Amino acid sequence: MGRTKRKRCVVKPRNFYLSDDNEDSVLLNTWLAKNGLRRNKKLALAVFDDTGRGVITKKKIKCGEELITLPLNLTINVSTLLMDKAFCSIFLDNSVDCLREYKQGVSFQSLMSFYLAFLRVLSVNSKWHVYLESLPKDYTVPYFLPYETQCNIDTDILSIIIKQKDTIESSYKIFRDILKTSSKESSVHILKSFTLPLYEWAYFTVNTRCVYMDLSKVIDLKNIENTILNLICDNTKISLCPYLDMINHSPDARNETKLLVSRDIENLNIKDLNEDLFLDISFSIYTKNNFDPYSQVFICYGDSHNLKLITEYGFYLPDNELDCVSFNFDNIKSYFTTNSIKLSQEQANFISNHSLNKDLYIDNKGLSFNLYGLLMVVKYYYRKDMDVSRLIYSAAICSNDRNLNELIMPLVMNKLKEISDSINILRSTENRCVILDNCIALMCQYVCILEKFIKC
Ligand SMILES: C[S@@+](CC[C@H](N)C(=O)[O-])C[C@H]1O[C@@H](n2cnc3c(N)ncnc32)[C@H](O)[C@@H]1O
Repeated sequence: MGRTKRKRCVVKPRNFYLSDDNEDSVLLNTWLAKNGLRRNKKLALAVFDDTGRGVITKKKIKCGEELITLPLNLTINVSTLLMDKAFCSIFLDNSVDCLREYKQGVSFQSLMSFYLAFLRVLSVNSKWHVYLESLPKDYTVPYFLPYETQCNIDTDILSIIIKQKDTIESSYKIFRDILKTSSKESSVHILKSFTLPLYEWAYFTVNTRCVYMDLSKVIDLKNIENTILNLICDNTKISLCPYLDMINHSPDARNETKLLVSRDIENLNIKDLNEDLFLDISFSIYTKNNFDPYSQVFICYGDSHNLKLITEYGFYLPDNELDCVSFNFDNIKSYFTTNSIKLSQEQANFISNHSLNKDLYIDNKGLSFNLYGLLMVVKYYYRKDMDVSRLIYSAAICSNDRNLNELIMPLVMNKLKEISDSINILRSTENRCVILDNCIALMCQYVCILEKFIKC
């Protein structure tokens, strides 16, 4: 081509393919339209190289535009469970007084997960069948890593897995026990199909896809006598929203949700709930971003470091400024003991009274406020020329005190070595998978943070 003023057309390779025409999407979209979903016409489902399935816009979207509106009865929320007589009767028609025996015994997330598992067993006989079929079949959270691999992953990741296992296994046992004593004939069939893998799938479906929805103004959730809400120990402010839950996360996205009540519905008694009422209530999400044509539409799931994104959602974001390496107070204490640094009772009291035994970490900016404060107490508490409590809370706080950094350096170097050694072992693991790669990526991020701290 000769020299010409014509601009060369640079064709960017597409990093996605549209999936609205595939059979599953057609089924889902038809079902959603029939059930009253209103979505911005520019949106379509797509599969992206980097984030997997998500939502794309075919035309420019401007800040303030509505993305999706769902009538309340197209979402799975607390009222869905309460209105499902067959589900509630598992607990209420039971030889055991479940509401008392298991009072506040499970979280609402666990109850929702049991409900999803229950719906899954109903299969085509459930109103939600098409939606359930559109959900991922498995999840990429470290919970599902084989035991041998878990042994070598970072302790912070591991302790979250242990907590998840504990919650899942204890609530699974409760629901199985309830099914066993249920007087309903259909519970026998549900019990047979209610396996741990099914419950784990349901648990992580809820974990990765629920959005915050507060229905406390619409429904009276305080008067819960004789309802299954006696079983829960927390609040009910989560909900599954079809299609909205196809939107992936970006930390730069900003959005807002609104509950729109079109007639006088307020503080409904649980026993008066019915599906028709909810035709007059809808849940909308608006974006506060601009999106170019044929770009992915994102929402923000909340400010999250990679430890949370990996363990709760199953993905990793590079260059996440929120990442940090945490240090356990007991480990710091035993490190001091082995290095003959003894804390007096007075120092110990000061530390616990000022909560300097929590939130101890190093991030890209250096020591966390509390770790800095803790080290100040250890190093300067008895110095006559220093007022530690004033120093900690004064504006002149300087987290780059070399003396303080030195105090903790061997512990940091030890942690760096531990993580680096584990990375080497994990890298040589035969069965590499996305989950393991995410864990390794996070551990490498930890190495970078600690190396930066050591060099400073
Ligand atoms: C609410 S769903 C979003 C839709 C989901 N991608 C799907 O196929 O159904 C949340 C899940 O999407 C994936 N995800 C969300 N944001 C992501 C991102 N920025 N990068 C990679 N995966 C992401 C994760 O698997 C997460 O658990």
